[in-house]
Amino acid sequence: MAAIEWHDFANREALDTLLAASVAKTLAEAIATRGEASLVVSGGRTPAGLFAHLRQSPIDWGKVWVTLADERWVDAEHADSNEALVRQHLLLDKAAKARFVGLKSGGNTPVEGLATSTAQLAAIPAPFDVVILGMGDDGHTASLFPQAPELAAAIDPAGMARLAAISPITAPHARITFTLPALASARRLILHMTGEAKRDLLLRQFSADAPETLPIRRVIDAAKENCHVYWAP
Ligand SMILES: O=C1O[C@H](COP(=O)(O)O)[C@@H](O)[C@H](O)[C@H]1O
Repeated sequence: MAAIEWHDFANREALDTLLAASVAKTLAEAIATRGEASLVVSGGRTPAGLFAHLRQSPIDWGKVWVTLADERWVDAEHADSNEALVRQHLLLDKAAKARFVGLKSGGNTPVEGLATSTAQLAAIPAPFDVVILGMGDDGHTASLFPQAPELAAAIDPAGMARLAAISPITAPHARITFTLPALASARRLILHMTGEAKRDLLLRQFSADAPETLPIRRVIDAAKENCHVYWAP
């Protein structure tokens, strides 16, 4: 079973600076080895500062594929769109040359769009070189939400699907998300999180008296390589 490697920082600026450098190094190594690289990023509130550093990294962004760990089923212009976040904060400066593939496709619901979204990802090299996950206060990661009716299938380590449609009970918007097998097979799996509440929630997941096993722990347990947790208060 994969383990956690912790990287603690005094503040978020230090975290974002060092994490961006580490991700850029891994992407450059992947390009040198395989001619191209794949990067999966998360949405939400946490990654904007990281993206501001990462987009300045002097790597060959034209050889980097970028996609999302998950997406809310809203238009790309919507304030809650993870694609909008990536376009506004990552795909600029040096990273403007990256090849981005979003998860939202046609169809009124993620269920309707699932086949098209899966097909549009076909060009991206897998297993992914770098997957950067976030974690919600409820232990969800990507859009693998506790209590969602589709969760069990989406976190099945033997599942064959790369993407799943999710109807969260505890958060707005229908979602599309990479499944546990697609995320956990990453060559470098990173959990980027801030704040003491999230740190304590994650640590409790690995204590003997954890009340339930949350999606984030399921992904870490299934990871092919150790999961690198990058954390700051
Ligand atoms: O809904 C989502 O939440 C998680 C965590 O977001 P944060 O705002 O607590 O950083 C995020 O990783 C995921 O991509 C997003 O869709």
